[in-house]
Amino acid sequence: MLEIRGLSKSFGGVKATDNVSLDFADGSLTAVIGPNGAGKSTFFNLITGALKPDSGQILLDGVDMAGRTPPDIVRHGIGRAFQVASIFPSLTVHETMLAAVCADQRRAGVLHRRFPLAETRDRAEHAMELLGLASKRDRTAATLSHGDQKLLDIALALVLEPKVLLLDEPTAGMGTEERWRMIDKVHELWQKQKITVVFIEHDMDIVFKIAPEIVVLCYGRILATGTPDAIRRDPAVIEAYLGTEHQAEAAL
Ligand SMILES: Nc1ncnc2c1ncn2[C@@H]1O[C@H](COP(=O)(O)OP(=O)(O)OP(=O)(O)O)[C@@H](O)[C@H]1O
Repeated sequence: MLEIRGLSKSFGGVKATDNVSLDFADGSLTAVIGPNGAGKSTFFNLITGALKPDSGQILLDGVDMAGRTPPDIVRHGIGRAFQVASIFPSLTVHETMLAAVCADQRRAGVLHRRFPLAETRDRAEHAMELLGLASKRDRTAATLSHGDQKLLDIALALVLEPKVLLLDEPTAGMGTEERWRMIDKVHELWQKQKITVVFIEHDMDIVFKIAPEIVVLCYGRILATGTPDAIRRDPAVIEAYLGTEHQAEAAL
């Protein structure tokens, strides 16, 4: 269980995260939404250790992650998809996956070997299968479509076997068709892996369709939390974010 308690972070006079407390149950799927500048990315950056909170706790199964380094937080089970495909463009999908598992095992104290262990290969294969990348294993990252590069980023996060997976706008920069393909994959991996998934998304069609739980941030604070139905009828959310009730209905 991921429990956020009184989390705050300011930049100068801007309260980007303002006393946020939230629970993410094991195996839940939650969308974080809110207007531009609401503090969505800052919230993720605090949880993953990219930013240190001014105050508050980030409890993963009761252990406080606040202020720890990103590698330490990953080791404890909070994973995040980074844009790795664009960092190693000349590695194939398969090589990229193996490199990630080997690096993880070295961190965990497993001796480096010239050839990957069976367990290493299995983890890489499983993640490629889950994200639909197995048939593209010999393609270099640079030759993949934008959508497949993003799926590779998620596969790399998955290979480290996180309890909680954070996805910051997984559909950013995609056309409608590619966006739905991506979000269907995210939904599928959530159902199959039974991990806790939290994602930031601007597309309300996607949010209302696939997220059983929604958190709305505004000016760094929680404006509302609840099911899609409760959120789209919440007067404060309609006023601050969704527009008129009619527009909110249309977003379903
Ligand atoms: N490193 C930083 N230095 C100064 N101010 C920052 C920094 N990061 C974020 N902010 C400010 O904190 C507030 C929240 O920003 P954040 O990027 O978290 O919002 P967001 O909801 O992710 O926005 P968007 O939807 O546009 O990505 C904004 O006012 C932003 O200008």
